[in-house]
Amino acid sequence: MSTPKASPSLDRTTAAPFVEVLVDCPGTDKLFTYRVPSDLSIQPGDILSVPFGAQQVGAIAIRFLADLPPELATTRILKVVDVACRTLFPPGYWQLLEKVAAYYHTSLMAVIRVALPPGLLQRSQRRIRLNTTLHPHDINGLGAAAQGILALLQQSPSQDYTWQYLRRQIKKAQVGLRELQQQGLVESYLQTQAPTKPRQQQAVTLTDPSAPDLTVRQQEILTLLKHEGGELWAQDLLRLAHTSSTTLKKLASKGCITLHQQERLRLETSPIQPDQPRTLTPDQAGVLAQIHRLQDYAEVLLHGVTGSGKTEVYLQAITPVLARKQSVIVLVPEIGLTPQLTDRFRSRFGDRIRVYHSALSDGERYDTWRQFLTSTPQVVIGTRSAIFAPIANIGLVILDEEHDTGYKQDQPAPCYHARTVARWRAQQADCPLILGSATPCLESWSQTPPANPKPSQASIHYLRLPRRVHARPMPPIEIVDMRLELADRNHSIFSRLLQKRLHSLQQNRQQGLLFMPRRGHSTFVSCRSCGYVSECPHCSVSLTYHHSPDSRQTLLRCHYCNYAQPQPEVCPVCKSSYFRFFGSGTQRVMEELAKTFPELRVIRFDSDTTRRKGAHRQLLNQFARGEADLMVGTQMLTKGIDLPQVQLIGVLAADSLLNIPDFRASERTFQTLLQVAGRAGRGEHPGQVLLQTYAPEHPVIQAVQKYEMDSFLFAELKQRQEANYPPFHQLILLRISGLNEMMVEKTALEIANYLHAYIHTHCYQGTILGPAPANILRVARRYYWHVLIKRPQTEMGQTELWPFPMQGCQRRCPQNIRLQVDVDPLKLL
Ligand SMILES: Nc1ncnc2c1ncn2[C@@H]1O[C@H](COP(=O)(O)OP(=O)(O)OP(=O)(O)O)[C@@H](O)[C@H]1O
Ligand SMILES: [Zn+2]
Ligand SMILES: [Zn+2]
Repeated sequence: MSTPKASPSLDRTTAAPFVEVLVDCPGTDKLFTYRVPSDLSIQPGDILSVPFGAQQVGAIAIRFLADLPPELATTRILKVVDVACRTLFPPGYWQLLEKVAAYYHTSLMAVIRVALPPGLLQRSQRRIRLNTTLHPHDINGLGAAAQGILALLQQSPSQDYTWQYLRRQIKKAQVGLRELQQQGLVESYLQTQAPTKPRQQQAVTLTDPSAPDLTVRQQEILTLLKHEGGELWAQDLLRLAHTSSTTLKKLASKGCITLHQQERLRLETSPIQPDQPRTLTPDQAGVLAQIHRLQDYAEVLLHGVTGSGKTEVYLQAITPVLARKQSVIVLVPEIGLTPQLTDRFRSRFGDRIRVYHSALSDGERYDTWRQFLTSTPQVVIGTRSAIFAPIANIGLVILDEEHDTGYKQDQPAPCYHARTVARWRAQQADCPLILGSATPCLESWSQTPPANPKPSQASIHYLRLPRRVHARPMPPIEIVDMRLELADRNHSIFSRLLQKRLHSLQQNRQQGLLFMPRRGHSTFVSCRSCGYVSECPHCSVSLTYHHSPDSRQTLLRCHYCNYAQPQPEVCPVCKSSYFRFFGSGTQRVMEELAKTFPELRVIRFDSDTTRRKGAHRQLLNQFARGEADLMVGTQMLTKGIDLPQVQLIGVLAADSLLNIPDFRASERTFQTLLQVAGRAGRGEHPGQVLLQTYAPEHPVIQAVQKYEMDSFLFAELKQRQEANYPPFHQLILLRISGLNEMMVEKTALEIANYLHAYIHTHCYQGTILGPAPANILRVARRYYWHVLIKRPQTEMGQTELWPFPMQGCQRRCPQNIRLQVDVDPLKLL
């Protein structure tokens, strides 16, 4: 199953006369074209020095042009001055970005914007250093400029200067440098330097612990400092030694320590207890042995039930990779998940962990990037864009919770799926890719031997952890028929059984989770007399009910564009006073809980309460410390929470998941319910799950209750085949949008007609669906129409797919209409 190793293709070295570069200034969103001097060889990813305005700036070589495009034909094209650095990005990195752009039918620039933090080069400094110790004969025959540069470099203690400095000191420095580089005497490189405002902090270094006439107290402080390795942040030393800065200054004046400002990298850190590898269960050991046996590129689906110890398998799979001095990328779907998981990784691997996700500040992101570019073996943990981390020498890629839709970017372009990119990255690095999940998605599972009539055709190894660690039972799932509750005049959102369980929760000193499928999913405001529903005037979605604690007023808010209005007292149509919010969001649940169970201590865990930085961690910690009995939340609750004391899980309305208009609704519901159920009974006590629904006979609910994984997946796969859905057909969604409704509709129709004709003329198999207005027709004043393409693929990605005519579609788009292509879309609404 191995593929040839992707080599840094030397044939890509330019002989072409022009190169397109990315000039790394804020706000530049296009590539600039330069002429390549004949004596300079350039490869994609090289950092170039180019003239830009009055300056010389750093730029990344992206691709080569044999001819100038017509619009540039009459402009004067400037020359690349030099190659500043050849090794900033790992080999093959730019081919990867180009592959993403090609597969997802988007511009390379859009891909670069996801992959690179802005201003990377701007904050980097070009430096020149001496390569070797010089022999006098080296200098013979060199020009004056070259000799001048050499002389300066030799004087410098580090034999190294910034290029800017050398240029100021030496006339015609450029000529001299070129000469020296050709002789291999000096080297140009890029130093990613401290950001403009580095975070400086006072540090203390032990210099002389044995100075005379020290007090006992002073000696204690020095001893402590010595024990800590001789260097500490001043604030840490003050805290540890219970001392004052006056004392430290006194010690400094005696020459025992030095106090100095030092940059503190803005990496996410928290105090962590180191931990040791656990003794594996036989299941884990078996799986790990098979992973260790893999060499080269191979794909593995690690299908382990919730609580089966997948994370420990990842950790122990990583250890030998780091020992081989290779790096690892670990992807997780959401930041909400990362605190606990990253803590576990940090405990094991310490400062070799780099956390990278979109919630980092620009400074943190940049600092993490600087670390990527060093050659130390490291473990990058991050959300989907971390798959683009430019680390070299990757030995393993892991996607945890591979079924999670958070791996797909819907907006803006590129609409990439991190699993797809991870596959390419692993192929390129020729290393294994591990996909882990308790509820694998059909796309992955369908490629494993169990799903294939001919196992020889399966392209993904299948490893299973069928049991929880310590043989803990899976929590039993009870179904509560909410129709019976209503018939018995229980109008509460809590069934009687759930009420009973909630009552005993606190008495038994246990904790529980209440799961509401989605924030604001059914919190719309409607009139019980006439059925009127409040809608957003811009977005054609219902407004949701929000009660802000600091104002008396109740607001109705649009989840798409944030439009808000006060809630009317009576129905605007029939003036009835039965005009209320309907259904339950987390907020409504909180209110009901406060009314019915005033003694229960409750934490709300959803996108409203976790918006602030660090809030995820804080709320989870609070809950873990037992400062609440119950946590109420949305999808976030289903993910990765590993707390032994969680005993009760309540699912309030399984139905709103089942009824999402999407062909994957069953699969999604199945995954979500099993994931949330999996949070229970992870400790000594077996858990219990209560699932409230108005459709207890639904096959998905039935399968969930019995934990019937394989039969559910087979049935689902069969339906997909019959209806020509993925993984048998590939979908491409075209989103056509604009401000003028008529124009959008007309364009969508033209594109659909064109595509019909296109597949007909070429006799291609497949279907063109639509055009149809998007489910939510209007978002922030733009109208959306969709065209959906289905084209057959027998084994995922193995059949030759017919080419999607991007340009033909684009040509049918007037200027003010936007066409967005979503390949393998997950959201079809
Ligand atoms: N070999 C082991 N011995 C003892 N405890 C273990 C072992 N492996 C894992 N555990 C513990 O079991 C619990 C569940 O493990 P883990 O979180 O890795 O499961 P998981 O398969 O990732 O579950 P989920 O898919 O639900 O997130 C954790 O608390 C973990 O520390
Ligand atoms: Zn009404
Ligand atoms: Zn709106």
